Amino acid sequence: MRAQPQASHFIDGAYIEDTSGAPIDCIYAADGTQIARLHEATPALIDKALAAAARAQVAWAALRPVERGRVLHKAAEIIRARNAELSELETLDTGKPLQETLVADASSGAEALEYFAGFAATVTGQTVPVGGGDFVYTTREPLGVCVGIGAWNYPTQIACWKAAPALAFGNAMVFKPSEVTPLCALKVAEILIEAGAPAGLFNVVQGRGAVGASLVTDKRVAKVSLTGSVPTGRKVYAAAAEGIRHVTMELGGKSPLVIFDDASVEDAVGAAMLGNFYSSGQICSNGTRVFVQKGLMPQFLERLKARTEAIVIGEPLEEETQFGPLITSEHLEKVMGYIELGLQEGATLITGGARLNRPGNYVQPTVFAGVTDEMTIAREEVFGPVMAVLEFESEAEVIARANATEFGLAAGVFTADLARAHRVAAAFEAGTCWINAYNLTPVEAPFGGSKLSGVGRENGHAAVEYYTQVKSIYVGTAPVDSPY
Ligand SMILES: NC(=O)C1=CN([C@@H]2O[C@H](COP(=O)(O)OP(=O)(O)OC[C@H]3O[C@@H](n4cnc5c(N)ncnc54)[C@H](O)[C@@H]3O)[C@@H](O)[C@H]2O)C=CC1
Repeated sequence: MRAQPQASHFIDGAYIEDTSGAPIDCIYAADGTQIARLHEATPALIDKALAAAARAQVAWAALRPVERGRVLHKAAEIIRARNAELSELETLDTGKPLQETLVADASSGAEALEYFAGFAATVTGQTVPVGGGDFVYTTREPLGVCVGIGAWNYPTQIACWKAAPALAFGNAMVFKPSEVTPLCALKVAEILIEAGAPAGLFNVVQGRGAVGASLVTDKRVAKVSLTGSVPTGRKVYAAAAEGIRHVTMELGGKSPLVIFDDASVEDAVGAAMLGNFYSSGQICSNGTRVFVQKGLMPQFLERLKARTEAIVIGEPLEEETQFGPLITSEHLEKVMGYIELGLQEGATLITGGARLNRPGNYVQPTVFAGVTDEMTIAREEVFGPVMAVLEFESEAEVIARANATEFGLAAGVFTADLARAHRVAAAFEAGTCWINAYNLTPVEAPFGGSKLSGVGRENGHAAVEYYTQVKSIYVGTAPVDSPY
């Protein structure tokens, strides 16, 4: 099989197999062929991974931060040198076009490793005067063993966005990739070892939800970082709470993209397409509710339709392909169900809406106009290439409507009026906002959601809050004044 790894898991510095675990068949989304067979981790393998992580973490945390940073830097270099091969694997794992994976996946993982490699040595504490010559100093300590659980849309990036800060700040990690994209995280583990990370520091175990659940409740685990849907987030957050574990929850969204009539039409159309069709729409922060001001609507839809119909759909490994299949046939059915609901509930289909007559899980990039706030496609996360265009008249109206959702992952605004842009961005109830841009997530900037979209932030300076804990040390300098 064309993408069969050496073994299913990477534990304590080496690939390891146990075929008694339930099989996980990897299917190439573009043609339905099987490309690998892996197996779920057995309880013994899960235990082995956690034990290895717990052991490795102690020595790793004792290193100088610059030494830890050096390993992460080296891993980033290796990833960059192997970008072509890793991108091809990401395409096989996910079905995303090579055009995307070459620039957005392994390279984004490398950036996270570079960023946190440099960050590691800058983490310091505070000295707090408390009077009488006494003082308190604080240190930032690692949490210990962290568990990372990934979604399927960005398997390399998610593994790196979790591993890089965890490891930089002195933690170890056991990572469970999504069962539908299990291949790429194994490469991250392999590369970290090649870069000089100690055995056991970053382990990958495969499995479905039950494997994830057993990791979350293990006594050795101090923190859980999940990227996934809101229903899974609820379960994982609750399970982590049992053991009062730290969490980061990167969950779903239904983000608004607000376009005022003074915006550049080409930029706004480009952003709306980027925020709905990149990765075939399978991006958590997508701006799937596109609010367009009334005066601009005809021009916006005309350009949107023309540019959407020019998208090159095809075999993801081919150079010119811009748009590939959805991840699984089940997910395709789910997305087709939403398109059907859009039609039934009275939205106007501007373009797309149909499957492609070829093997693989392909659906056309789809645009609905005339969408109202109550329609299902305006309320629920489709996680596919289905754009809902809604009309608005005033700023106050659109802010209220944009925020009328239980999600709060991201939001965007396009306008030439910068005062308005900042006003609207301030009013958005969302963790990540863009002004005259969309879906750019540089590692330097914190990323994450509010409301049901999550807790905690990945990337940027904020990440240190989620992979360390503060210790206060009081230093007494006077005789002890005890009432007894
Ligand atoms: N906010 C963010 O950064 C991102 C959020 N997402 C969200 O992820 C979702 C799509 O990804 P999916 O893989 O379908 O999500 P999912 O929620 O079905 O699965 C996510 C991961 O959780 C695991 N899991 C399932 N049940 C579990 C349990 N009880 N305990 C522990 N682990 C469990 C799965 O095996 C998988 O590895 C969308 O809702 C999307 O918005 C995706 C990418 C980024």
